[in-house]
Amino acid sequence: MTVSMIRQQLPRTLRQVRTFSTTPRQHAAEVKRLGVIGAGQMGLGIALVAAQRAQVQVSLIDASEKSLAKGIAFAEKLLAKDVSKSRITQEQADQARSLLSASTKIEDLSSVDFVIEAVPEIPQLKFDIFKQLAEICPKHAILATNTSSISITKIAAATTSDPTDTSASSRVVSTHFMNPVPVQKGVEIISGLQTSKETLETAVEFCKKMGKITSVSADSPGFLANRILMPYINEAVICLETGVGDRDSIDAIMKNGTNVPMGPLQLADFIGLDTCLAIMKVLHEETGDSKYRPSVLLGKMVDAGWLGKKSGKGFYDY
Ligand SMILES: NC(=O)c1ccc[n+]([C@@H]2O[C@H](COP(=O)([O-])OP(=O)(O)OC[C@H]3O[C@@H](n4cnc5c(N)ncnc54)[C@H](O)[C@@H]3O)[C@@H](O)[C@H]2O)c1
Repeated sequence: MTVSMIRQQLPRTLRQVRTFSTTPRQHAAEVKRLGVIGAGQMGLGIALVAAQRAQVQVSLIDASEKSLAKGIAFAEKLLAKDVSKSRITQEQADQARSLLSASTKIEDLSSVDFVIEAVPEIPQLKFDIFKQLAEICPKHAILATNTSSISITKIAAATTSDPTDTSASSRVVSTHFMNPVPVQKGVEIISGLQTSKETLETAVEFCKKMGKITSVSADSPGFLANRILMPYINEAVICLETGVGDRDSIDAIMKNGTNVPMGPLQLADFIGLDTCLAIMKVLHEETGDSKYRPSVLLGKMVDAGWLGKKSGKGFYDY
């Protein structure tokens, strides 16, 4: 996809406002080292697919030793499963594993060409990380976020205290992978107001190198995927809390009636109820539209620590 095609896909108002500042062009083929921050369900998947498909060195960073150990063990399990099903050879699995390294120090990203942040959906956490990345990473590095809903423009703005200096903010973009990353082909690429066309192009190319199919969208609350998906999930939770239907009926009618692999409540468990709630809050607060009000039950479940599959309990028990 060319930049002019990408620009044509942006809504008219955004095209008018955008300046598309420029940064030195770095082709995806020149991306040899990737940093991934957050070894949770998304970060681990991104790291593994990058090692397997794009065959780049991957430094996986997490604040928690435990998450890193769990993530690496899970990556090894997925590779072993691929070998046992003859999807890849043992040699390919060993090659991918050898490209993965783990660390708790963000400073270890000082020589990466591209970094993808996948820490929890907490705005201040992401702002702090991008401020650090602007200082730590090389001046050519693309700084990407996997955020589900937080404004890319705001994340980019956090890289500098001088808004006229776009040397780092022009390299910020979103590569919004879908869950589970090794399985889902789609990636939504979102640019903030500061994102340069070179950054956008490199992000699109790199995701293609990872074997993904890209969609381009504008920095608007929820972007495309979650603007459409989350109100659907939220409405299913409201149907449950107001007694329109029970859990199994809600999931069964959507699963069997719309030809999707799982119903909305099971999907919410799979995504993480904290993530779903965080996205609904962004949609609600940033649009001011009451149609995005998060379900009360969703908030209560997060209060109880019932976050879905990752915590062992959500709408279902795991
Ligand atoms: N879960 C989904 O289905 C999904 C889909 C698309 C995008 N996302 C987005 O991806 C991001 C990550 O989501 P997830 O589901 O993988 O979360 P997760 O909770 O599974 O993993 C987050 C990881 O980040 C680590 N972490 C926390 N603070 C950190 C810090 N300061 N430095 C380094 N690591 C830190 C945690 O230890 C954890 O391992 C979020 O922005 C989320 O909205 C999630």
